[in-house]
Amino acid sequence: MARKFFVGGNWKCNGTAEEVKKIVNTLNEAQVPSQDVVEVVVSPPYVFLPLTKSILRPDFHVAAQNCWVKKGGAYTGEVSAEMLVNLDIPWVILGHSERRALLNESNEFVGDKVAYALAQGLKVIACVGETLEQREAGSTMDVVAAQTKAIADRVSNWSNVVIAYEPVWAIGTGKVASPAQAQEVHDELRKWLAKNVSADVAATTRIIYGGSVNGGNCKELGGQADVDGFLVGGASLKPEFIDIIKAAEVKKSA
Ligand SMILES: O=C[C@H](O)COP(=O)(O)O
Repeated sequence: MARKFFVGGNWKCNGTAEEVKKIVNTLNEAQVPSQDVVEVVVSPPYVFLPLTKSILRPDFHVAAQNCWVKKGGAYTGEVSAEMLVNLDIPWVILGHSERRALLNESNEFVGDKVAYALAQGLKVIACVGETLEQREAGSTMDVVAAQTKAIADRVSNWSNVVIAYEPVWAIGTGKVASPAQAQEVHDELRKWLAKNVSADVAATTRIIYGGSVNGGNCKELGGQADVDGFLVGGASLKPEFIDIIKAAEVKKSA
């Protein structure tokens, strides 16, 4: 089964209601490849999820940027997976490096979150990636494997999981991984899945790249054999996000 190209837009902690409406209007008017070719998911801050969902074109979907690790209750400031399900929010991003670094989310905590969110019926974009220090120390694959293992240890059904490989040094820095660097890690990650999970999961799980993706570099990155799409930060707030969605066409001609 071919892996459908996936383009996620992570708006992070940005925007006002007016800006959200403007971005969504731009997306709604865009001519992009059909849903058979590309799956598009945008991820506004929690407070703008209902607004975004209510005005977004029906062929695009929404994701939360996080959710709580277990059933809701006395967890001030948290949003539970059940609440997202209740609002028909189909996707959630978990394990983003900003949360791992700034909020001390460990591999195990992220693995627990992924398992809990999947069990509630959410689809998960699970983020992994190394820091510059780790890359320079030659431990990229050890780091990525340990992050993925914490998920694999807790998850048996991978059909609702997309893995986002996001090297931390490339996030918001304008310093994009070269297509060869991205392909190398995606290929190794797929081999890791084949060895440690199953050949079927390795062949069918989408591994998308994130880190300074823009309208100019998306086609070459998307043309790599094991790059199945993108998780886009800064550029997802701009009209060039449409060009990034269109990069899905490179797979059709491949
Ligand atoms: O979730 C998205 C990534 O953090 C990438 O962000 P960026 O495209 O601004 O580098």
